[in-house]
Amino acid sequence: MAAHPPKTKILISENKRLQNLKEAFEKKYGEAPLFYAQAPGRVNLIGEHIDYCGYAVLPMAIEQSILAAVTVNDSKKIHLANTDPKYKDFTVSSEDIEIDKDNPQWYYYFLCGVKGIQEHLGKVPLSGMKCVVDGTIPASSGLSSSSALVCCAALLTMEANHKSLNKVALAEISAKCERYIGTEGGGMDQSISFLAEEGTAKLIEFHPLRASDVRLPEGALFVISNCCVEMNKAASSHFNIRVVECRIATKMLAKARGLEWGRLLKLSQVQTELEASLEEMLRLVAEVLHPEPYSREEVCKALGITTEQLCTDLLSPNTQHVTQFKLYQRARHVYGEAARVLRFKSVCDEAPSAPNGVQRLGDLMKQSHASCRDLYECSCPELDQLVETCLQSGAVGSRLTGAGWGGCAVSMVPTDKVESFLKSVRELYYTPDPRRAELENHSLFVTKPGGGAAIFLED
Ligand SMILES: Nc1ncnc2c1ncn2[C@@H]1O[C@H](COP(=O)(O)OP(=O)(O)OP(=O)(O)O)[C@@H](O)[C@H]1O
Ligand SMILES: CC(=O)N[C@@H]1[C@@H](O)[C@@H](O)[C@@H](CO)O[C@@H]1O
Repeated sequence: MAAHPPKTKILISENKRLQNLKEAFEKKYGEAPLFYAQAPGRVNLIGEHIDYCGYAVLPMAIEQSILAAVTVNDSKKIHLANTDPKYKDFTVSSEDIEIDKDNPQWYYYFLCGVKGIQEHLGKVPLSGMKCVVDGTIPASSGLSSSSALVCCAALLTMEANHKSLNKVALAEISAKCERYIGTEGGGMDQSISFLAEEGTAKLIEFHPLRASDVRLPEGALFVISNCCVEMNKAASSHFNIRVVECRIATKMLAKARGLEWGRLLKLSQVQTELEASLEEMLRLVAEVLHPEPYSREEVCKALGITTEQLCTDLLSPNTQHVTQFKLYQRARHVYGEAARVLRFKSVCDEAPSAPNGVQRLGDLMKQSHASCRDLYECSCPELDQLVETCLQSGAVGSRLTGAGWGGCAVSMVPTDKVESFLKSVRELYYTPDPRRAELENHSLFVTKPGGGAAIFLED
């Protein structure tokens, strides 16, 4: 049976961040926290924009996290505050939780987690809670701050209501409920936030959800660098447009091969039904789809559906305006990237010091970035410039991580070159631009695989 998130007794006075949060909580509410919940962000090493197509991804948790202090009462009110003054206080009745997709404020992410647990428990009345949230994950930067907030809220709601669930169940509930904010993401971020273990990256597979250890090669470290362009997934339609393009490509490929296309939603399902390899799927994309963008009319004609059916069955509420769909490019990215994840995992499975291991992994990361940039078009000029700078500065591989359109790159750097790499990226990317220079402290750092979500009690 899958394990439950750990519940650990901790000496608050020996942990600066917990101590500060405890003080903030006492100042805000005039009482001491009952318990704390923490959920980490993640960096995805390879496998971008393929989780919602059903394919495995390869992330690791990072040290940065969302941490919340909590007390419980019988008021049925949920009071939320944040240590960062840009996130305003919010109070809501636990009997009346509504999430406004058109206005993705920070507290709606929190409430996604609460609502997910409430629905899982069968709409039972929830305890009242007072919470202060403290985050160290740069927001809208590809390191999964939103999912860490959702996972933290789900975990603390369970604890506040004296219930417990295993990590897999919590990850699945959190992945489902984050979609209340409007983004139709896969389950990578919530899965790694719960299933991470210190010292190892994870291969996350879906249907059913499972995680296996991936031993990273000796002799190299992973460095995160932020291009300092923010992109909020829920406040724009970029992300859902890609989800929709993949859904339409699924239908087109399935119909062309005589499958029951009406019930298929994910590109991986077409592969399963055809019992084909990923290489064969890439050939199928080239045979069936054309590189020119598809118009709505062409999609409707090929599938034999009306525009109304396209709008209600295939498009999401925030993609109703889209008129062109790049099906060939998106499907090629997905099948190609899915194959790269498997190759990355098998190189890691060889002896840690296998010949050229680091170089082969670096090449896969470079190919992944090129595919995200050229086929999936989820990069941006600053992120491309940063990836180039990282490669010039000694990285063996570098790629965007997370949703993209801004945010972070992850680079693989030989351990003995890390110092010179950091110096060079600082000089070439951050120092020349005053705004970037100001953000550099939290924007360029070495990272190691961290642990998953946990509850802390004061010892
Ligand atoms: N410390 C925090 N406190 C409160 N809310 C936060 C905090 N950090 C992030 N958020 C919420 O999460 C939102 C960012 O979510 P978004 O999906 O845009 O980015 P992300 O999850 O960091 O990126 P990605 O999914 O690409 O990894 C912020 O706008 C804010 O509402
Ligand atoms: C919460 C959410 O939507 N997360 C998605 C994640 O599921 C994945 O698709 C990633 C790109 O690889 O983009 C985001 O982080």
